[in-house]
Amino acid sequence: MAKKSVAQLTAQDVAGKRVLVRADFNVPLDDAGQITDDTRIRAALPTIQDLVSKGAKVILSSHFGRPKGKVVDSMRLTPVAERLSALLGKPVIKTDDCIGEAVKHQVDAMANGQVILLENVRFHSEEEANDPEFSKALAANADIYVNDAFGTAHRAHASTAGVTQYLSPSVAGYLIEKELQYLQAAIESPQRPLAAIVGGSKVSSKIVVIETLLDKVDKLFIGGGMIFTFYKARGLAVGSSLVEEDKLELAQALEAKAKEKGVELLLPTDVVVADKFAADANAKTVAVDAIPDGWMGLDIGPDSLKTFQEALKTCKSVIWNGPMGVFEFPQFAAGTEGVAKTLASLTPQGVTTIIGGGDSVAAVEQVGLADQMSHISTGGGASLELLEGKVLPGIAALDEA
Ligand SMILES: Nc1ncnc2c1ncn2[C@@H]1O[C@H](COP(=O)(O)OP(=O)(O)O)[C@@H](O)[C@H]1O
Ligand SMILES: O=C(OP(=O)(O)O)[C@H](O)COP(=O)(O)O
Repeated sequence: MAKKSVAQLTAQDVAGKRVLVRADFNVPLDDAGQITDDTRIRAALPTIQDLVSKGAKVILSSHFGRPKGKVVDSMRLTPVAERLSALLGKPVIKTDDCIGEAVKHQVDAMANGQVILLENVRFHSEEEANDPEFSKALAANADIYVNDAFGTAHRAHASTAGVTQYLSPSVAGYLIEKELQYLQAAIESPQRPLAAIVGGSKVSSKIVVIETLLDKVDKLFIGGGMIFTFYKARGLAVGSSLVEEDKLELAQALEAKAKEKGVELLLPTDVVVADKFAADANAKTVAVDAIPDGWMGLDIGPDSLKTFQEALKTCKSVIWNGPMGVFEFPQFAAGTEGVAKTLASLTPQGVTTIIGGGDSVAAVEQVGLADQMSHISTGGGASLELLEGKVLPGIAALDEA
C-alpha cells in the first residue's frame, strides 16, 4: 500500500515544526577519515532541501558503521556534517549525542529552516534493539518524522521503525519513494533470465538472503568474502580468508537448494590470495582448492571473472550487491571492475542493471560507470530484501497515504 509522502506536507504543516529525518549517511571513508563516495548524502538532499524551504527545523539522524552500542570515535558523523554543510551551502551543526538534555537545548535554539545532525544512533545499543524507551527519547525532541533511509529500511531499529509509534505524521522521504518506484517495478515482473550477484563482507546477513533469492532468480553469482564459507563447507582449506563458521551447514543447504531448483549457482574457480590484508601485500592467483595456509582470498581470479562475464551476457536483468573483492586496494580490484564493465556494456543492450549498497556503488563510481547502469540504489541489503519479496520494516511503519 502507498505510504504518506513528505510531498504531502505543506509549508503550513511543517513551518516551525521539529522534523526528525532518518537518513542513511553510512558512507565509505578512507584510512584518513575522508569520505570516498557521497552518493548517499547527495541522495538525501531533495528531502532536506524541501523541508528547509518549507521552514521546518530539520533534525537529521543516521547510523554509521557497526559500533555495537559503544561510542567509537572513528564512527562519529563529523565528516558527514561537514560534507552536508558544503552541499547545502549552510552550516550543519552536529550534536554530541542523539538523545538527552543537551540535544534538547540545541533543538530548542533552532531557527526555522536550520539543519542539525544528531550523533550516530548506534552509539546506543537500544537503537538496534528497537527499544521503546529509546524511541521515545528520540521522539521527545521532534514533532514529525520522515524516513528517507532506504539503505537501512530493512532494519527494524528504533530510529527507523520504533520512533513512528511516538510521532505523527510519520512519512516517507523522496529517496525512499524514488527507490521503491524503480525497484518494485523492476523486481515484481523482471525480464528473464534474472541474475543476482552477491558479494562483499557482510556475510552473515547476506548469506541468509540467498535462501529466498533462490526462489526468485535464474542465476546466482557469488563473490567477495562470501565464497569462503561455501568452500569451507565443501571441505576445502581457505587459509585465513573470511569465514562464517556457524553458516557452514547453511552454505551446504544453499548449494543443494540451487541444484534442486535448477538455479545456476556460480562460485569462483580461482581466487587472488594475499599474505596480509593490505594494499602492498604479496599476492598470487590460485585455484580455489589450493589456497595456501596463512593466505587470504581478497578477489575472484581472472578465470572466474571470464566465466562470470560470459554468463552475465545471457541475462536480461541483473541485481548486484557487494564487491567481488577488496576493490579499495588496486591489486584486488580487477574482479569488481570487470563485473562493473560488463554490466555497463549490457545496459545499452536493454539489460536492466541495478547496483545496490554503499561500497558497491562506491566501486562503480570509482571506475566512472555509475551513469551507465539502469539504477544505482542506495540500499544493498534493502534492495536484496525487496527482491526476496520481503516487507521492509522501516517502510511498513510509516503512515498510509
Ligand atoms: N574477499 C574479501 N575479504 C574481505 N573483505 C572483502 C572481500 N571481498 C570484498 N570485501 C569487502 O567488502 C566490503 C563491502 O561489503 P558490503 O558492506 O557487504 O557491501 P555493500 O556496502 O556494497 O553492501 C568492501 O569494503 C570490500 O573491501
Ligand atoms: O550500508 C548499509 O547496508 P548495505 O551494505 O547492505 O548497503 C546500510 O547502511 C545498513 O547498514 P547495516 O547493514 O550495518 O545495518
